[in-house]
Amino acid sequence: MVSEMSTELIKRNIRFVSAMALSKRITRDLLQCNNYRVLVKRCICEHAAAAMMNEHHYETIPQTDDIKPFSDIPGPKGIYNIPFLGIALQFKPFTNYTPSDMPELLCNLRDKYGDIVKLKTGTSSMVYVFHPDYAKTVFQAQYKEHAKTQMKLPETFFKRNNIPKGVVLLQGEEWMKMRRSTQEKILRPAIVANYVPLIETVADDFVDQLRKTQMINDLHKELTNYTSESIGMLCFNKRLGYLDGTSDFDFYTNLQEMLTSFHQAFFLPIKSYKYFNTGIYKRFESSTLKIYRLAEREIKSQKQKLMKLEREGKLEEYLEKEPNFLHSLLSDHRVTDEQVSVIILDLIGAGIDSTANTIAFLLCDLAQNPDKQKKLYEEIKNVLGKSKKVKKSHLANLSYLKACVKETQRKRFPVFIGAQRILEHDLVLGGYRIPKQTAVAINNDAMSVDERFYPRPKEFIPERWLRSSDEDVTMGRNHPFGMKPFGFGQRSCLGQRFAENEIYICILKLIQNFEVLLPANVTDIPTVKRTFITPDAEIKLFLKERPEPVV
Ligand code: HEM
Repeated sequence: MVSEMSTELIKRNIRFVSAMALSKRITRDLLQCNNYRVLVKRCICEHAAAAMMNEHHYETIPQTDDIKPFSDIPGPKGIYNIPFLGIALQFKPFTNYTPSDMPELLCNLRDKYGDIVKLKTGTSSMVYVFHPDYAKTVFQAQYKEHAKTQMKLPETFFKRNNIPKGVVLLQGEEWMKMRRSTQEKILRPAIVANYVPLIETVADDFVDQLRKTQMINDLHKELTNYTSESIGMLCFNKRLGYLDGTSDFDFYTNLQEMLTSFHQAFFLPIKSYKYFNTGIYKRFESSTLKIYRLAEREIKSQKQKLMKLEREGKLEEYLEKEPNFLHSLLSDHRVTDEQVSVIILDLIGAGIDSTANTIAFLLCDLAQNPDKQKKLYEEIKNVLGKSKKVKKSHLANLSYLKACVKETQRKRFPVFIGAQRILEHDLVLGGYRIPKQTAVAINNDAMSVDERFYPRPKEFIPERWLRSSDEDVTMGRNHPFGMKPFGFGQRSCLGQRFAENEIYICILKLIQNFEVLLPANVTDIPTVKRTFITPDAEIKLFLKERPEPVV
């Protein structure tokens, strides 16, 4: 079919579809390409395969009158169902939305169609759910493959650079093997507790540094230094030099570049980077490769150190002193050395910006709500007293601190939209029959600020999470699946427990030592979505030393 089309006709079609659906940049890439015949062929093959995947073969659920068919799920109809073009029509220049505004677009669709919405996103339809009960059904469904949706940019990167995929991208048996060997080293509570002293040394240095300046100039950036150092301690048992400024690698810029290009690529209607070195792809590749090389370098140097200790007969003594994630990975026969590098890359990619954002937003919330900050300070004083060292028992008793973290994550849900699942069995959701292989997005981003589930959603009310509270706002506790910042189930966040400890320790050390204040003119904290929700501008924070600081 393609061979019969004249070159000009193909070009004209590209121009037409591009004008309708694509950005100028992709149009240019397509037109500059000498190999567009290959592109068109590949697109056609992929669309056919995707269309087959999307054909609905119902499996287990019997036909009954009270279960409505998949085709009845509300959502945009007509031209909005044309593959690729349909989703492109939802964005600029046809509307005011850019791909980054997807959460707002989805909230509008919810207001128009209800708590379950079907949207054509390429060749297939994606189901978006906006009710905690539906989220619960999807999270608790049965999965064996644990397949992921829409991660085409990193997939392309790994393939082109001949790097094996890590835990974030793998699925099925391969994923399960890698996940098991990683999670037993960082997700088990007893093991994660061993990392508390390591994180604490980083937090103490951070506080000492801030005591000198009495202010933070760029909250997000400085917290990224703290979280980079903490991940350095987890992955390499080594300080990377981000707090004292001795590092020669610009982690912050590279990480932001990697997350921004990943985010931008996520909703592109046509994934042209799969065929060409587009600008987005180049930015993703360059930043990710730099981080990957850094990980490889650090792993090599740690390996040499471990071997030297072994030769000198001092390895056991060294390993007894502190937990060593890298050593336990390297000595795990289920994981190859190449896989170790990619696991570390995953932890860096998923674990630095995410935690920095939660800490940054919580500090802003506390500064804007001095009564809550005072309550938190009182709790920290009562639980820790004059103790400088954080113990497991302290962390177990800081319930107001935990409520504050949860409330901040509710107000600004940390991850773009939320978790997604590809169903492996037919499911009834909201009275509709959803066939297996359908991708379902659990829209925690919208649910967590929906006043039907969380009254007074714009306010910072940590009390809503406390068992002892009997205020009307506590009804959110009845909807636990509306607020799952770390996801749920076997594919939930691998770093959840490490992240929580990192956040708790940083906040408790800061609030133990300083009262945090925003400049008087700051009333609003603008945010932007770059894979994770992030402050959209530099935020200054003043630190007023407590009368009895813990030094
Ligand atoms: C506030 C901080 C964090 C948040 C909100 C967060 C959130 C999430 C979410 C929502 C998922 C997907 C879960 C699902 O689909 O059910 C996820 C996956 C993941 N997270 Fe986190 N995360 C955070 C910190 C971290 C840290 C510190 C690390 C590493 C040390 C990490 C490593 C990972 C990895 C490797 C995955 C992929 C797991 C898999 O696919 O099996 N995360 N995270």
